Amino acid sequence: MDVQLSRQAGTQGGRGGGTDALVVRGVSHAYGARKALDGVGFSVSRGSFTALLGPNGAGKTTLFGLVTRLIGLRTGTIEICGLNLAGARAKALAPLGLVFQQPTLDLDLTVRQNLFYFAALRNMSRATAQKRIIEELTRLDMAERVDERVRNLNGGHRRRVELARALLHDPALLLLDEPTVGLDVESRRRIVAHVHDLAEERGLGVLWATHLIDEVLPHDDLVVLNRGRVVASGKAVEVAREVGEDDLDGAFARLTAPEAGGTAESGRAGAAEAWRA
Ligand SMILES: Nc1ncnc2c1ncn2[C@@H]1O[C@H](COP(=O)(O)OP(=O)(O)OP(=O)(O)O)[C@@H](O)[C@H]1O
Repeated sequence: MDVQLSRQAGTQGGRGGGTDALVVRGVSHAYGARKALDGVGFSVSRGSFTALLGPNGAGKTTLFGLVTRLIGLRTGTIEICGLNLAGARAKALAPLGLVFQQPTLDLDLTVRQNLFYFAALRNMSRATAQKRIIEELTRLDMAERVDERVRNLNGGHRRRVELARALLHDPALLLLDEPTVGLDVESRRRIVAHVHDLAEERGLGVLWATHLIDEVLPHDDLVVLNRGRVVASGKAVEVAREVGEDDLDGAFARLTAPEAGGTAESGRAGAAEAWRA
C-alpha cells in the first residue's frame, strides 16, 4: 500500500522548491547487495515538524548518513536550504543542526566546555558562544547546570544539552535520529514538545526520525519509510484517514504489515486521545 498525499519530492514528482529546508529526490543506497533506500523522495519545509516514521531497518539512519555526508551519495539529489549537497558540500551543511541517535557528549567535560568546543568548531566568537549557550540552555531549563560535568546528568538532561548544542549556530534545518531512545516518559514528552515548539516559533525545518508513533502529532508532516521506500507521506491525520484508520497506530500497522512488505512493528504509547480529539 502506498499513500502520497502531498509534498513528496523525488521520483514520483511533487514540489521541491529551493526555499524548503530539505529536499530529497530519488535517493537510493545499497550496502553491497543489501538495498537500504530505494528511490526515496520528500521535502521538509521551514516551520514544519516532519516525522520520519519507520520500523527498525527501514533506512532512517542511512538517510541521515546521506544528508549529513557521513555516507557518500551515489544516486539521487539532496538539497539543504536550496543548496545541492553534491555541489555546495560543506557550505550546504552550514544551516544544519544535528542530534545523533547515540549520545556524543564528552562525559568528563562540563556542559559549558562541551558547548564551547562545538561553538569553536563553528567559528563562533567566545562572547557570542557564551551568550548563545546560556540562551539555549535557559530555554531547556538547563542553565543552572552549565558548570556541571556531563557525567553527573541523567539521560534526559544530556539529551537537552545535545539539543542546545545543535541549536547554538541557529540552524534552519534540525535533524534528530531517534533522539528519545532510552529516555523515561517525562523526558521524552518534554523533548518532543520542545522540538515541536522550535519548529513553530523559529520557523525551523525539523526532520525527526522515530519508530514511536506517539511522538507524531495529528498535524505534523509525516513520511512513512518501510524497507527503504516511502510508503506514505502528507499530514499525519490525513495519512491515517487515507489508509482508513482512526489513528496513526492502525495506519502504521497497515502500511508496514507483512502483506504490505513490512513488519507491522509499532511503538505506540497511548496517544489515542490526541488522534481522536
Ligand atoms: N553498515 C551497514 N552494512 C550493511 N548493512 C547495513 C549497514 N547499515 C545499515 N544496514 C542495513 O540497511 C538497512 C537500513 O538500516 P538503517 O540502520 O538505515 O535503518 P533504520 O531505520 O535506521 O533502523 P534502526 O531503527 O534499527 O536504526 C537495514 O537492512 C540494515 O541492516
